[in-house]
Amino acid sequence: MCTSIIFSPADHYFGRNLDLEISFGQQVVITPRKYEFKFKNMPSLKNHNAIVGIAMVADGYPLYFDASNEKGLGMAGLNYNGNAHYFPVTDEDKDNIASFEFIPWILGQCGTVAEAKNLLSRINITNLNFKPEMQASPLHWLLADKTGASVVIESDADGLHVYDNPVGVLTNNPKFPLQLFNLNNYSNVSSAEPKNGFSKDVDFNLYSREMGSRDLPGGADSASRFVRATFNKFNAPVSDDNNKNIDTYFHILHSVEQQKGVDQVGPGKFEYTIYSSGTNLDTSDFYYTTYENKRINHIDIHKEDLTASDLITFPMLDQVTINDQN
Ligand SMILES: C[C@H](CCC(=O)NCCS(=O)(=O)O)[C@H]1CC[C@H]2[C@@H]3[C@H](O)C[C@@H]4C[C@H](O)CC[C@]4(C)[C@H]3C[C@H](O)[C@]12C
Repeated sequence: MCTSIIFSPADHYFGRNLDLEISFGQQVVITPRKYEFKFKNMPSLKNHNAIVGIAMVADGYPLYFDASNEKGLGMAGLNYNGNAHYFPVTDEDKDNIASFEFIPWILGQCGTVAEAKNLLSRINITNLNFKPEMQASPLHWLLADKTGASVVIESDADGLHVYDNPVGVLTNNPKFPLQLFNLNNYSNVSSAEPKNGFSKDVDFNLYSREMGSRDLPGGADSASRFVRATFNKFNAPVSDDNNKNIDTYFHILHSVEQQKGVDQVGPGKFEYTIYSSGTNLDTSDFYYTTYENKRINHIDIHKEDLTASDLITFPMLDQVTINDQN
């Protein structure tokens, strides 16, 4: 399972947890402005916004899982199994974009969610594979910008849906409107100690602190993570200090992370949180943690030549790090 959020305490932080049982050899990839993005059915982008995020590079092409651009727009693809429906290439007046081209197409050209909505109104997400041995993944996407706005994009059997996202969170199935509706079941959850609304004739013993959040769902299933990430995000402390805010951002994502061994997906196979990524959309600073390395790693894209034409890659630092104090 996966979770993506935008957290806006002062600056705006966007990214995701990537939860799966296998790795794809992903790395941090900066696509500079003059890398030529080729598309199966659209003219290539020869000069575009610089992009940073997590991708698998295949045949020299950055297959982004999640990314953001230098203008402060971020986008993440999350599994949407059984619901995602991609279409054949149409001759109509549409932009035919394969699902694996979607992130470069939007982030390469747009700076805001509002600008992206224009492109989205013309898009047909096609069912083409990157290559025969790499089938298209069934995804839906969270798109967010540095105003704090976000939308969810779902390509269903009945066409493309672009939903405004009032909570800035996305997980996996079911469809986004149902995830949002399900929040109605949790209006009683509170960061405060509960008041007795049950009956004045019953004495309640608040035997534990934290009784207000007792009804938060604790599972790793996507409906539970949606509620928990949303609650934790809206009740998180805010600061003027970027380091404190990025630390809080990772606390929110780590509150819905998956430990190895807990969620079995096949014989001897368990899903776990492989990495958590985050970009400060106001500065384009990129951060990540991995399952093994909980230290926050930082990449400053402005130290790189963003006018270049070759991809710039960084291996993910995934060794357990312990600070020896004596
Ligand atoms: C599996 C990843 C999503 C994580 C997630 O939502 N997990 C929940 C799993 S589940 O619901 O519980 O089954 C997705 C996110 C981005 C995907 C990758 C990107 O779309 C880029 C390419 C696209 C190619 O078509 C397939 C390989 C691939 C490299 C994809 C592999 C895989 O499907 C990724 C890595």
